[in-house]
Amino acid sequence: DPNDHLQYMRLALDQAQESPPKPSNFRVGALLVNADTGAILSRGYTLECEGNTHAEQCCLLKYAKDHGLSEECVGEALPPNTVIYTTMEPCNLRLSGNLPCADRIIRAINLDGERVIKKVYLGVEEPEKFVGENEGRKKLEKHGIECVHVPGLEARILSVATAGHDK
Ligand SMILES: Nc1nc(=O)c(N)c(NC[C@H](O)[C@H](O)[C@H](O)COP(=O)(O)O)[nH]1
Ligand SMILES: [Zn+2]
Repeated sequence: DPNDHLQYMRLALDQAQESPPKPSNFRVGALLVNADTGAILSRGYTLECEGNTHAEQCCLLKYAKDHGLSEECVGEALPPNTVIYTTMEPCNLRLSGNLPCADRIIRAINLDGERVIKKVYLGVEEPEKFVGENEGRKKLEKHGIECVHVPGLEARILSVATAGHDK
């Protein structure tokens, strides 16, 4: 129910607070959740893992490592009804040129070839500061992954996301 979504989004915001401020990105937090059981499978925040990493990317990378897999193969170990909560909608283009998170979410498939991340819950849409309009949601929905906005934390999420930007 909506309160559960808000509770998970609050936990994702807690993750975002851990991210080191940087002028060239947003501080984002994310959770991977088993929607059938409610269990939190992984948490992550921007720049948590080595390199120029995104929150959603860190969630996938950490879970994959825990299961002896590369991030690309993470779907093999994820439950079939996995969802991701992210304070900001998954990127679809990155100024760094790194693989966008929308693609990382889409490519997560299990050994039966079934896509395992079924829904993306997002706290805010990406502000058009770095890459203009974010096409991530359209791309996700084109692949049958529903994107659901969880209202209520927008101001706090944006304040955390932009803390590394000169005012
Ligand atoms: N959903 C999301 N999760 C993140 O963890 C993060 N940092 C962004 N930020 C989106 C923004 O568009 C990119 O941060 C810039 O485009 C710079 O690209 P890099 O991050 O350097 O690859 N978006
Ligand atoms: Zn991203």
